Amino acid sequence: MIKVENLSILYRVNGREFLGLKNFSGEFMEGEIGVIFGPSGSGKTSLLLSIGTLLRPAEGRVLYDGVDVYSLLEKKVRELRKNLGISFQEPTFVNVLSVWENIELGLYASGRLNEEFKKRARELAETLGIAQILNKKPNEISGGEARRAAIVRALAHDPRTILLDEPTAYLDAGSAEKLIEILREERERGKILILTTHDPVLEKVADRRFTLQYGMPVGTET
Ligand SMILES: Nc1ncnc2c1ncn2[C@@H]1O[C@H](COP(=O)(O)OP(=O)(O)OP(=O)(O)O)[C@@H](O)[C@H]1O
Repeated sequence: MIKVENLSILYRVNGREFLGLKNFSGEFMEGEIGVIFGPSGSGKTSLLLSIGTLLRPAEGRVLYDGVDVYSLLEKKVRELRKNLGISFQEPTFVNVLSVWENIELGLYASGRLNEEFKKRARELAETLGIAQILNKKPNEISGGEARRAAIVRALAHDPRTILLDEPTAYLDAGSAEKLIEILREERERGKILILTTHDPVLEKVADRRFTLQYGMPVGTET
């Protein structure tokens, strides 16, 4: 279980402070899809980064099975990250490698670069309709293909926790449906899934809904 307690995030730019998120609390359980809704700039990405061990909050805690990730030693955090799958709004790839090699790099980082997980990655790529672009370089694919490749990379090592930032943005309706099928399967397999979105299509898969408005939580519904 992931528990977020009174999380506030501040950004400091040229000596000025900007509020990314104010006082968010919520719980995310195994076998559930938690969806964080909210308009642009409301703090969804900030919250997801912080849950993903990548952005230290100004206040509050992120607890994985009761352990505050921001109190852990770097070595322990690296271990924990092997069981996290994250895809960002603007995916980044190593441009000199092919899309497939980028996916393999993700498997390598989690210690799972073997036939079993490569097969899983290939199947995910086929389901999401990007099998034919895997040998291309990241700068030779479309924005929607890049999104789907980033999602394959996030899921390939079969992580326990899956964090996807705006996963359906720029996807056509067919690809979004395929993705939803995958998310449902992962839920069945007991994963903790946390998505951010403003896409109403994800309403139907949400077991828990959180709504942010200008950095503030305005509603939680299970
Ligand atoms: N690196 C940064 N430096 C300063 N302020 C930032 C930074 N990143 C985000 N912010 C601010 O924090 C607030 C929340 O941003 P965040 O990206 O978390 O929102 P979001 O809900 O994910 O938006 P979107 O849907 O447009 O991606 C915004 O006011 C934004 O301007």
